[in-house]
Amino acid sequence: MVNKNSRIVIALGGNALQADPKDTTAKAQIQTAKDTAKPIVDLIQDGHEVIIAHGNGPQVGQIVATYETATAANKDLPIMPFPECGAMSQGYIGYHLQQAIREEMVQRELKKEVGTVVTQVVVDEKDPGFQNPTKPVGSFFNEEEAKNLEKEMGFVMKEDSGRGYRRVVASPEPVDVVEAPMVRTLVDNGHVVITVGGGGVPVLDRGNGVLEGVPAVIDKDFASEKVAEILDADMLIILTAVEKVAINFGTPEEKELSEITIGEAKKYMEEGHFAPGSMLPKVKAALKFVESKPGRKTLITSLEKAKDAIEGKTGTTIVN
Ligand SMILES: Nc1ncnc2c1ncn2[C@@H]1O[C@H](COP(=O)(O)OP(=O)(O)O)[C@@H](O)[C@H]1O
Ligand SMILES: NC(=O)OP(=O)(O)O
Repeated sequence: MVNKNSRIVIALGGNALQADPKDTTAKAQIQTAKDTAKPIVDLIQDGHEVIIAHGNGPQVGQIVATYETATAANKDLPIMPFPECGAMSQGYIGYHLQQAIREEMVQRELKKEVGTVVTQVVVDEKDPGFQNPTKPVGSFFNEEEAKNLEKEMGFVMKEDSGRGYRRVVASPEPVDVVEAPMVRTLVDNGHVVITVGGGGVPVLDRGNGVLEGVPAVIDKDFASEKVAEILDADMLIILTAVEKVAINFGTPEEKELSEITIGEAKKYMEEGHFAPGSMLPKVKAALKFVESKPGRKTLITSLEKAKDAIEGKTGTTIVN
């Protein structure tokens, strides 16, 4: 399934990193990071170069909500802007992952270093994503709670793949990864790097070295794809909450997909089988990566099944 000594970008879903949405304690999240570290370190042990990207939808939403509650209760507290909240989510999720991966590597006597690069990703001010919020962040709410939040907080709330209502924010596409040259140097020197956490902090390039953070959340599937292209990776692995991508998802006609070609993926996409804000960006990112150079492939599967999928036993592979 995975060719020998490959360069692999692994994208971890923000929801997948909060395995139990009802238990968002740091303790539970560290345990999920530890479970996540195992299949990642399997790949490192097998001689692959691994770059880790991750989502932050639930986490950044929770950080923002915490500040909003605090500032509502105490008007003297400053509002914490979205880009800073995104950077905080990169920091703490990166900390969990690097601790978990390091522990797993030490126990297997792998002599490697792992670290997080707080990453900025350039976006275009004219990106249509700024006009139409689509990216779900934060916790899940029922319909009534969602209506109250729309009224009281001015949030835009949307239903998310049959799991409940979530706040949605703007999600522009990544144009460039500011710290990519440094990530490349670290990877070329054998280090394990965690980058573009939460899709990276979205920034506008004002010229002359000036970068300005903007309130949005970049889709980590697109940011991971961008990093995979820049670093000339062989494979993009997207780990989420489902073992396989399906058509007719959530209906009695649901059918899981194993290996699909670019043509099949495009056809299913046009037929509307992949939900915007959840599976659609994964399939779009998979297609973009596979189309960017012959031989590249993308695997979409769950954290739990990652090992089996990497061995070719399950998951959905998109090939050229
Ligand atoms: N066609 C589909 N096949 C499989 N899952 C789908 C499909 N459409 C929507 N989904 C939903 O998308 C979810 C993955 O998206 P999301 O939770 O946003 O991912 P992430 O792990 O990146 O946070 C799945 O858990 C599933 O509920
Ligand atoms: N930033 C981002 O794509 O997060 P999720 O993976 O949580 O959706």
